[in-house]
Amino acid sequence: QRPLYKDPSAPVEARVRDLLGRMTLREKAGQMAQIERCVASPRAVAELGVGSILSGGGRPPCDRASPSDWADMVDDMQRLALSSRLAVPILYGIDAVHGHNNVVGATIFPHNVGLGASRDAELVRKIGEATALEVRATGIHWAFAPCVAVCRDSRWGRCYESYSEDPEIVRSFTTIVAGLQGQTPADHPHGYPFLHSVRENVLACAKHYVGDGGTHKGINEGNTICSLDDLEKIHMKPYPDCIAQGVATIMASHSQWNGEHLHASHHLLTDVLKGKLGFQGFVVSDWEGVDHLCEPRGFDYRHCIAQSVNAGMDMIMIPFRFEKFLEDLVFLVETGEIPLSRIDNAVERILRVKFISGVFEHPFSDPTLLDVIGCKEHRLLAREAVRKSLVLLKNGKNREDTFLPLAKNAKRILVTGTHADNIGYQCGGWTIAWNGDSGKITLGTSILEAIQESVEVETEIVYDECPIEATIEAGNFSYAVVVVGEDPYSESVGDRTDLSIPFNGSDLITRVASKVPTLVILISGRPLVIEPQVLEKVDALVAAWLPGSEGTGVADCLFGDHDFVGTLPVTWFRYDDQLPINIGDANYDPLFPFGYGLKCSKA
Ligand SMILES: OC[C@@H]1[C@@H](O)[C@H](O)[C@@H](O)c2nc(-c3ccccc3)cn21
Repeated sequence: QRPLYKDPSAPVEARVRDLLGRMTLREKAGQMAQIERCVASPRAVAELGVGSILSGGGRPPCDRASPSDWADMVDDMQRLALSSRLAVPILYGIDAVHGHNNVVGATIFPHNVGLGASRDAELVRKIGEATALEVRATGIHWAFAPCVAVCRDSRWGRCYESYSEDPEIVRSFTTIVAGLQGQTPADHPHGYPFLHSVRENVLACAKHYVGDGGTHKGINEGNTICSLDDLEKIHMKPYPDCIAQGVATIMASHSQWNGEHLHASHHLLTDVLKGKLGFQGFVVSDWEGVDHLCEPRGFDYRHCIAQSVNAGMDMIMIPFRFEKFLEDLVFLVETGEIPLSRIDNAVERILRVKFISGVFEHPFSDPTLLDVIGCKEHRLLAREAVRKSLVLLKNGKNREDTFLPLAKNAKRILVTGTHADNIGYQCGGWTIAWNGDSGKITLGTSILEAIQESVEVETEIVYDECPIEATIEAGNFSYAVVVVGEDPYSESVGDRTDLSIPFNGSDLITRVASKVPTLVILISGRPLVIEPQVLEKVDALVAAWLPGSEGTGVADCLFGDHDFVGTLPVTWFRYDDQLPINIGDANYDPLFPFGYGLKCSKA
C-alpha cells in the first residue's frame, strides 16, 4: 500500500499532512536547510535530507560546464535525495536573473533596468517563459528571480537588477512570475503557490523582501530609512501582485528597515507577508542571511537561527555549515526556544511547494529539452528585448538635423571604445561569473559584429578600441560609433559614489567627437555622468544598459530597421552628488527626466 503522500491523485494538503506526520524532528530540520552544491555530500543529501541545493553565482559543476553536465549533476543530487528514508526530492535553485546566466551558451537577456525602459510587460512574461525552459533543460527546478527591487539610488551595486525607480513599473513587470511558473487559472486560491508544467516551468522567487532598493545612499545590504507608508507605497508595491500570481517563494532581504533586520522581522515576514498579504509559499533567506544577524558575523549563530526562524524564515540558505545549522536548530526546538509548531509550519510550506512543483512525480531532468538552450527562437526574443530597451537621448546637434538612423552604405566608419567588441561587458554582472567578466565569456554577438553584419559590403569599418589622434584625424570617416561604459559588477562590488564613465570614456568621446560626427552608445547598469561639454560635442547618444548576448538588437535600431521606443525607467542625473534623485522629488533637475526617450522617425 503506497503511502498517501506518494499518491499524485491525492489533494496536495492531504499529501503535506501525511508526509509531515511521518517525519522526525531531524528530517523536518533537514527540509529547512539549503546548501551550496560544493558541500552537497551523500551525508548531507541522503542521510541528513537537506531540502534544497543551490549553485551560487558563478559556481558551475565544472569549468565551462555544458548543459548536460549541469543536468547530470542535478540528477546525481536528486538520486541521493531519493535514497533518503522518506525519499523527499530536493529543489535545486539558481540565479537565472537574465536568462540562465550561469550556463555557457544560454540566451542572455537584457538586465532588468533595460527591460524597464521597454515598458513591455508581455515581453517580460515571454522572457520568463524562455528562461524557465532553459533552466528546466538543465534539470533545475527553481529560479531566484524576479528581483522586484525598486531602486531609489543609482549608487546601489544592484541598480540594474531593478526594473525602475517607479514602483508601478516594477509592479507591472511581475508578469515574469506568470512567465516562469505559468499563468494561474482564474479560480486559483489567493496566495497559494502555483506551477503549471513541471516540464517547462520553474518555481519563481520574488526578491529581496523588502526595501532592498531603498537603502541609505544605495549601500548594498544597508538600512532603508522610511515610514511604513513609504515602505508600502514604494518597496512593498510589487509583492501583492507576485503573490496574486502564485509566486512559490520569496527571498528575504539582507537589508534593514529603520534598523530592523528583515531576516529577523516577525512583523514583516509573518504578520504582513504571511498574514495580511496571505502568502502560502515559503520564505527563503539570502546567502548567510542568518549569520548577518549578529556582529561579528556568525557569532552566536544559534541565537541568530532562533531569531530568524521565529520571525518566519522557512528555509535557510546556509549554505556551507549545514551540520552546525541542523544541530543548532534541533537543539533550539528541543529546548523550546523555537516552538515545534513553527517548524511544522515552515516544513508544511516547503512540502506544499514541492508537491505543486511536480518534483515528486518528475524528479529528474528531461534531455529532450537540451536543444532549447540558446536556441534561435530565444535569441530572437532577446534581440527584440534589446531593441525595445534602447533609449535615444540625443539625435542631432540642433532641432533640424537628425543623426540617426546611420547610413548602411557609408564609405568608411570608425567603431571604437572599450565596449564595442566585448560580450562580457555587454552582459554585465551575474553572467557566467558572479560579478561578470570581460571578453568572449559566452556565445553571442558584440555590437561591433552586429554593425559589421548590418552595413553594405562596400562600407569599410575601422575598429580600434583606443585610436591615436592620427587615426582619428586622417581617417576620413563618414561617422564614428563610440561604445563605452561600465565594467561588470554585482552586489556590493557595484556600490559606487563616482558614476563617471569608467576607462576614461569621456576622454575618448571628446577626442573622437571633436573630429568626426559621432554616435555614443553607453553600456551601463545605470545612468552615468555626462558633462555638458562632452554632451554638446556628440551628434547622438543611446543608452543601451546591459543588453546581454544579442548585440544585433542594437544595430537594428542604429540603422533604422526598427525605431527607438524605449523611455528612461530611471532619472538620468546631471552629477552624482544629486543622488538620490527620483521622479516626484521637489527641485527635480535631471539631465534627462524619468520617461524621456526620443524616436528616430519624425512620425
Ligand atoms: O546566489 C544566491 C543569492 C542570490 O539569490 C541573492 O540575490 C544575492 O543577494 C546573493 N548573494 C550571494 C553571495 C554574496 C556574496 C558571496 C557569495 C554569495 C548569494 N546570493
